[in-house]
Amino acid sequence: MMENLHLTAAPKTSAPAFASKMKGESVSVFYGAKQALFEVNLDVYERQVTALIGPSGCGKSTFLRSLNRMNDTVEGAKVKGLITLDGEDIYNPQIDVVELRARVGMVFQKPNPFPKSIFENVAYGPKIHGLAKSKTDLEEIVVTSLRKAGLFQEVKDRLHDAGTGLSGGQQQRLCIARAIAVSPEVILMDEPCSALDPIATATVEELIDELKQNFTIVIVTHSMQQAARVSQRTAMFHLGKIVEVGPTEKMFQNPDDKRTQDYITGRFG
Ligand SMILES: Nc1ncnc2c1ncn2[C@@H]1O[C@H](COP(=O)(O)OP(=O)(O)OP(=O)(O)O)[C@@H](O)[C@H]1O
Repeated sequence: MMENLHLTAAPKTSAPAFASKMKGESVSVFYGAKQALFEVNLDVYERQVTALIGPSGCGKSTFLRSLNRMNDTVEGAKVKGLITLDGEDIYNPQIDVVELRARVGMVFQKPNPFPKSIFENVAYGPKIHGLAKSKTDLEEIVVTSLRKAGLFQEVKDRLHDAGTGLSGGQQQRLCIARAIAVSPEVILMDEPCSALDPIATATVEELIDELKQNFTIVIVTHSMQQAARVSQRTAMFHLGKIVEVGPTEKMFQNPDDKRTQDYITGRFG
């Protein structure tokens, strides 16, 4: 009997190569009467960098912002469809949005440190989320986060100086340290290097590459070189839809869709 059972068991299916950390299914976003996204599907794989590319106004930032409900803060914005984090619907009314945004952090285009000290910028999140039990704990979180953001060596002697006094590239790494400090699982980056010079950009790109060991990253970028350098998977948006998604190498060397081909070779956008 046992033998029969064994023989009739379903054939083994190979496990997926990567686990989905976040998943968007049929995601549509409206700003009032205007529809910005049309039934978008995207899997965001754990501990990978996913790049969102496509011409201006195609909905990349809109999709990114729907992954941690930042669109909730936009008057008249409405999200339809399903977005999950570890299989859980993030638009479920039971979800605590503050906690969600700690799990799915965000780094913006323009570095936006608070008008406070470097230390306070990083300590703020852990303080409001009650992550530190003591002053020593808090100091450790701040130092570790600054180290992970590749900034500690540069600022260790001036932790109590204003964050806004740093260079643009340092400010962006401070914002990354601030995002890391609350131990997020996913970090969303909306054109994080567009305000930075090439040297600061290279530093932040190296950092993104390192961060993927511990975090899942989704990045919106207009730079094809950047998408090719930092991401493992790329999704091409066009007029509110994803027209192609796949391994970055394939997307750049041998895309299936003509619109991807045209966009990456600079023929439109
Ligand atoms: N707050 C808003 N209110 C109304 N319409 C908006 C708002 N934000 C974005 N849109 C519209 O939604 C569409 C998608 O915009 P989105 O910013 O997501 O595109 P994008 O691909 O990120 O563009 P870009 O590369 O220029 O940043 C555009 O038509 C834009 O005008």
